Amino acid sequence: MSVIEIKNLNKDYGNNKGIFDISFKIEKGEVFGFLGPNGAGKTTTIRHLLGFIIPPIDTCIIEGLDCSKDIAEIQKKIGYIPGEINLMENITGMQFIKFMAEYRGMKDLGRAEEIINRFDLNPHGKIKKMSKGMKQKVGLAVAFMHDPDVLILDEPTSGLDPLMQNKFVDLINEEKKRGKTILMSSHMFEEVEKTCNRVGIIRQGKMVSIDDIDALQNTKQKIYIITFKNIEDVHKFKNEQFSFRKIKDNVVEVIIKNEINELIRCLEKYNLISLDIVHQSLEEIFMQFYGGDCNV
Ligand SMILES: Nc1ncnc2c1ncn2[C@@H]1O[C@H](COP(=O)(O)OP(=O)(O)OP(=O)(O)O)[C@@H](O)[C@H]1O
Repeated sequence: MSVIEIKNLNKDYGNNKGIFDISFKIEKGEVFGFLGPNGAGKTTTIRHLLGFIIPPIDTCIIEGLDCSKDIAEIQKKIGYIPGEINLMENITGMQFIKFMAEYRGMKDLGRAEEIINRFDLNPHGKIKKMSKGMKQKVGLAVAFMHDPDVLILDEPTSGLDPLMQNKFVDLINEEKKRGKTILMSSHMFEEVEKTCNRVGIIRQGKMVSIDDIDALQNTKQKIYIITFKNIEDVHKFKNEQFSFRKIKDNVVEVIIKNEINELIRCLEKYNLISLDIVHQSLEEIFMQFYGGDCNV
């Protein structure tokens, strides 16, 4: 049985807004990245899993619990970071952490302290005076403090600086090794690339793809930047059967998907100044996927 399962989930807000027929499963020990441009439907999907929006019976299941009925149990059990952290403003970070520990019936705050130290948080200030990043760290402590088997993280690194983002990547990879199951929405390609086994892409409320991260890596194209010695060669080379990304003066960018042999053989005929390679990032692959018209 999958740890998290969503079956044909819909939430229609009207005007083509909402989520439509969303289905995916996450297996034990898997880190599943949930990606999509702003307004695609990530948070709406996630909120159904936590029972903040009540799904129809039997459409959202976490560890055998039904997200339409077993809401209190799910909220206690799961480690959750909401997309917009809204903490009680008039208490300190530590008071909030203790409040959540009590709600979960926890006595030992060791794990919360570990997260606090790890992310260099001073939890003793009032939440209303904390920066976005500090509030996010309180959210991390609350999500991880009861050592949950399932974590649902809606943009967990939003507001964190690059050093803290790296610490977060390390934490997720440790939890993955310990067999935890994690659903994580993100706009950060690098953290997805470094942590996730699979990536689901949602666009305009519809799931457009679910792929292994390795498979996505393999679809990477390589761009070769060729600098020709003279412009006549460029004019001649333009007629060769390659895909060109850009041609400017004596510099030509060629897109190669598979073998480079054909390009090398062809280039023997020309006078070159240099040949450089640019590796496509996962981000570029996604932009290609989104059609380049979305702000991811
Ligand atoms: N309560 C609501 N009433 C009406 N429309 C809503 C409501 N909540 C969300 N929407 C709309 O549903 C769509 C999906 O929103 P959602 O917050 O799930 O997107 P998201 O993928 O999490 O975006 P982001 O990356 O910006 O956080 C958006 O068009 C949003 O405006």
